[in-house]
Formats: sequence, structure tokens, C-alpha cells
Amino acid sequence: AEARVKELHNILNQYNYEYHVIDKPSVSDAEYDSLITELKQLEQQYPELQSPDSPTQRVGGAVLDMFSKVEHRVPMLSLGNAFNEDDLRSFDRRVKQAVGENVRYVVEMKIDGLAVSLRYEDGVFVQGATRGDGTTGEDITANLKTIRSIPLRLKENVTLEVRGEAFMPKKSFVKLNEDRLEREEEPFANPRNAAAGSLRQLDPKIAAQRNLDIFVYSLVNPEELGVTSHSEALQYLEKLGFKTNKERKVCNTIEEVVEFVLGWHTKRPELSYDIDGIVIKVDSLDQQEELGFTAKSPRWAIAYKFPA
Ligand SMILES: COc1nc2nc(N)nc(N)c2nc1C
Repeated sequence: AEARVKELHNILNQYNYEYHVIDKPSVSDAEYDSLITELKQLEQQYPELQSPDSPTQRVGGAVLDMFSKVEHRVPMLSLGNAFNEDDLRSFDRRVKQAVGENVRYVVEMKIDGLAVSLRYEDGVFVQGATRGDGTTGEDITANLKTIRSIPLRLKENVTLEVRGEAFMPKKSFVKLNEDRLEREEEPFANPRNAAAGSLRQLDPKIAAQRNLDIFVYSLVNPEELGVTSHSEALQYLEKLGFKTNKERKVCNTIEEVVEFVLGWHTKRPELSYDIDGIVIKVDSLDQQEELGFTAKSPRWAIAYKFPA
């Protein structure tokens, strides 16, 4: 039975990855459901084979009476803002004054959701937390486990921490508000508030019904893993089984960045999720190191904000 349980963990984690992370399911929902039912039965029959990282443990048990605090070992910083093209050119000039002319940028969607931190030990998801004040956040592990695109087990048994943005897709937001209006409950103002409200639920069963999703956008201390650029770090995270946002672009000049940013002003409504801006980052980790941080944000990144 133990061998079968291990095999079911691997098969179900892979099927969950195909469906929720890369959106390329290789089996039917019925096939997935029959295997999850088999695993649940084996876990009932052999309680010693149960484990917190089992695919059956996505929707946790207890309703909490409060969230415990989590100290972020590496602070979760905020980003400096740019509001127009000239702000972007000034950012580029500041960067080049510090690290020279040869700079490559990675440009990414700034998802309008909730920043969260996910910690893994030996490949297993052990703790997830909100940003809080950047130093102290709230432990929302049980709620984050209900997000199917968050792997409970990585494809390699590594210990690391990632940051990402949990969000509610536009379609889920519309459906949720329709249901709330039917139940004469206050609708949420926007998907960001709906995502925040869902992750603040003390009952994981409620969070599990909210169809939340996540894009992981950074690896804490990537230099420890021998990657030399942010782009490589993102590719490594994808290899591990994380969901990253595909709309990113490597740009070799700030003019390319400006063109990319202006393009998204008009393309924004086509996205299935809300973005409130575009994040521009120096790609080279060595140059990020040279640029360092201000008290509250990295000097090697900036958020271009769309007009509200
Ligand atoms: C490096 O720090 C960051 N990177 C980010 N990247 C994206 N795509 N979105 C964010 N909201 C974000 N926020 C921070 C603090």
C-alpha cells in the first residue's frame, strides 16, 4: 500500500501541475478524480500513510480563530514607482551610472493581487505568509494550500523561498460577485480586494471556493543556487513546478522597455487577470548586487504604474 500511495502522490502532483500550472491536462477530470478517491481510501485504510503534503490535503481541516505571525527572514520590499516614459529613462540613467552601459532588463506584468511568500523545505511546501509590513506577515499556509497552482511538492527536493502574487482571475471575480448579490451579500469592489478577502478567511473551505491563482515572480537569494540572472531564476522556478507569468520580455534598451510598456496600455483588457502596472528589473544578479537597496525598495527595479 505504501508504494501505491507514493506512486499516487507523484501521479496526482503531475496531473495537478499539467492542469493548473501549464494548462495542458493529459488526463480527464474523471481519471484525476478516480485516482484522488483511491488515495483518500488508502489514507483512510492506512492512517500511517497520511502526510500533510498529500494531494488530498489541499483543503485543510481546522477553522482558525486567528492567523499566527511570520517573521520574513528576507524582508518583502516594495517597489519604487514610475508614472511616465521619462521616469523610466531616469531609472535607466541611474542604473547605468552605477553599473555601466551594458544593462539588460526583464519586464514583467505587475499583477493586481496580494504579495505572498512561500517557503519549501526539501521540496515540500511548509509555510506561506502575507507581506504584512514587509518584516512581519500572517501565516496563511492553509489558505494558500487551496490554490491549485501552488505546488505542494516541488520536482526537486530543494529548500528555498519564493515570492509571488496571489490573485483572483477576472472571470472568477464576476462569478463571485453574482453569487454574493444573489445572497444579498456585499459585492467586492475589485479582484484585488476579493483575493485579499479570500486569503484572510479563517476557514480554508471558504478560500478553497474562491478559485484563486498565483504567479511566482522571484526567488529569494537566487545567488545561492548558482544562477546569474533573474531570467534564469524564473526558468529554474518553472522547472521546479511553479507557475510564472508568460507575458515577460527581456529588453536590451530602455526604448524597448518603453515600447513594451506602451503596448500593454491598450492590451491590458485582453488579460484574464488585472494588472496595475509593469515591473522593470535589471536582469544580471551581479548588477542587482552592485545597485543594492534603499531602505524600502531595490534600486534595480521599478514599477511603471498605469493611470488608475
Ligand atoms: C523584486 O521585487 C519585486 N518584484 C516584483 N515583480 C513583479 N512581477 N511583481 C511585483 N509585484 C513585484 N514586487 C516586488 C517587491
